[in-house]
Amino acid sequence: MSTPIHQTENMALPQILGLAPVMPVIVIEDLAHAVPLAKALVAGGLRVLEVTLRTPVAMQAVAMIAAEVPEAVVGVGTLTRPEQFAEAEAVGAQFAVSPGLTSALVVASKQSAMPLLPGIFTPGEAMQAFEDGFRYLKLFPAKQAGGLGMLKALGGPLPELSFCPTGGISSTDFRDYLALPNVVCVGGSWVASLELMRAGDWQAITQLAAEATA
Ligand SMILES: O=C(O)C(=O)C[C@H](O)[C@H](O)COP(=O)(O)O
Repeated sequence: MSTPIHQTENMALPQILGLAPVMPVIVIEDLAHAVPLAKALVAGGLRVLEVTLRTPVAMQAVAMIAAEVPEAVVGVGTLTRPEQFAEAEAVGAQFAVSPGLTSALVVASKQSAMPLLPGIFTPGEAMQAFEDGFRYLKLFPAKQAGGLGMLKALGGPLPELSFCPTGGISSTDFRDYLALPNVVCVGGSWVASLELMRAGDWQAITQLAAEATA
């Protein structure tokens, strides 16, 4: 992996998550989409981008966005293996998101300068993540975990925790999530749909991003 051309100082997770109400969950199938997509989202006001490590070009996409779209704060999603911390850092990722938390990821996260937003699904997992030192968690998949009701219920016994619910959230209900006191931002793929990327309709993506920030 090459050294990133664009290297910023590490931002803390609360600072990153506070930059925008919606974190686009991005699946890059064509590397040529990476930079125009990032520019379109940033133009609409969404600066914090999660590029999922679900496609072969994902790491390269992160590198290109980090190098060519300095306004973007780009992180990796779908981080499931400890060695991915170093790979992601090497290409300029500023944060990582995992669908769940394992003991190997806890160890790797503590050895990395790149902050991790770990996924949880149950109160027990949230308590374990708290014990492991995490205060900001991704409720995943948020809708299947109980959505708004689950977040309200978690807020009672676990007031120290803040969430970025992700999974099954859409343009019609994301504001309901953002209205909860323990929600810092929401993640979702609706602002970076594959259909719009395939069509090269960057303007429509900017419009969706702008609506999400309004
Ligand atoms: O790959 C990962 O680790 C993820 O982050 C999964 C995403 O959270 C969901 O794919 C969100 O997708 P939507 O429900 O379409 O908004």
